[in-house]
Amino acid sequence: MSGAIAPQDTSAPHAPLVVVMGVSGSGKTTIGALIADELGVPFVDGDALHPIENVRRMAAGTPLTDEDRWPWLRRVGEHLAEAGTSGRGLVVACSALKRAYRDAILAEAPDTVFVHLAGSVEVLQARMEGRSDHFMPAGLLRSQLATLEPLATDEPGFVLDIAQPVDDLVRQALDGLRTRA
Ligand SMILES: Nc1ncnc2c1ncn2[C@@H]1O[C@H](COP(=O)(O)OP(=O)(O)OP(=O)(O)O)[C@@H](O)[C@H]1O
Ligand SMILES: O=C(O)[C@H](O)[C@@H](O)[C@H](O)[C@H](O)CO
Repeated sequence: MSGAIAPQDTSAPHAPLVVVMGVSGSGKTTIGALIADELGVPFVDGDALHPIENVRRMAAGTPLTDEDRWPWLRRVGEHLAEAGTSGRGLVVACSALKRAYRDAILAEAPDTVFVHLAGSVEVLQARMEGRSDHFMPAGLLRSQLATLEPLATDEPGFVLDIAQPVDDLVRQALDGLRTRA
């Protein structure tokens, strides 16, 4: 026994900061809530952080602009930053369609990991049409896909195929997050 004392781990407790991203209908809310439950951290649906005017625009079939989204993205970033500082951790469902949006979130909360739920237009259309209790019209899917800049390999996170069952996606997400912890 060398008698040496192992250095004390003075790092902050690991607080996972996760954004489950993707176009409307990709499963952000469904998968995000289950990931949060498995991780034992709070979950926030990004839709709840939109100004009511944004929700009204989307419900009326009007795509959001960058200008519409910046105040909303700032609130997402603030929630993540606070969750990181407190050590509580957080999972947010947030479309984060453009790289500039994800960079703005990272500027507030640099340790954020993005889980991009990606799928074909056919699967997405079917998922949106299969919902009855949501304000987002399936007619906006085309504009969502036109705006989407897929998560790039130099961004923190990974991409999952939404054609898989929910349980498989949750397991893959947890595995992916563990390798980045
Ligand atoms: N892997 C899956 N397999 C089958 N159905 C799924 C899967 N993931 C989500 N769904 C279903 O697809 C629909 C869309 O999911 P959800 O509302 O979570 O997407 P979302 O990305 O949060 O959408 P929005 O951004 O419009 O709120 C829901 O009816 C949900 O139950
Ligand atoms: O950036 C956006 O255009 C919106 O956030 C959509 O992508 C969401 O899916 C919408 O909130 C419906 O849920």
